[in-house]
Amino acid sequence: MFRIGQGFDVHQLVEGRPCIIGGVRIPYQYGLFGHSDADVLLHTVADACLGAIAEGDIGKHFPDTDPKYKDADSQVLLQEVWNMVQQRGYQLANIDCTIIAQAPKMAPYISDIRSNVARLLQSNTDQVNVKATTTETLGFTGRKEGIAAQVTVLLTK
Ligand SMILES: Nc1ccn([C@@H]2O[C@H](COP(=O)(O)O)[C@@H](O)[C@H]2O)c(=O)n1
Ligand SMILES: C[C@@]1(CO)OP(=O)(O)OP(=O)(O)OC[C@H]1O
Repeated sequence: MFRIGQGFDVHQLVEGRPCIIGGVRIPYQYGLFGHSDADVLLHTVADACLGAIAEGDIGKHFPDTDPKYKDADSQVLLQEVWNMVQQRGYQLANIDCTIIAQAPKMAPYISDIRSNVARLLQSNTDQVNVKATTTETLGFTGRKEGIAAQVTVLLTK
């Protein structure tokens, strides 16, 4: 039996915040703004997984009004989501992730992010793809006002 899920998330780029994407800290003069650590990629992975098991979204499970999640490590949030997936008897078939960012250049960090996503989903790296694209300077990502991510996940049992 297969279940498919998709996720999409956006976080604003601001001064004075770390830029954490896929659990990897990226050196950059701007960072991602949010209630948690604002890891746009891990939020999107979590949303895709929750979608696949028909469990809503991360805002439902980890409300941004709860002080418990202030500056929360999104790796921990994703691990909780992955526990829910496993409790339902599913494992990862594969996951495909796209980071939409004019900057920073993601290429040097893609391998570390891929390994980390595989680790968090207790899977192998050959089940995980991570890629990046600019929007050719167009729109809010093109103006470097924020970073978006898009994820499709396939679960199997
Ligand atoms: N933030 C980014 C965006 C893109 N890349 C890499 O550059 C390639 C070309 O980007 P286009 O938007 O022109 O398609 C892309 O395929 C990525 O490999 C990147 O490293 N960081
Ligand atoms: C992750 C949570 C946790 O409070 O906060 P944010 O970092 O603001 O992220 P967002 O994707 O806007 O919403 C989900 C929230 O639940």
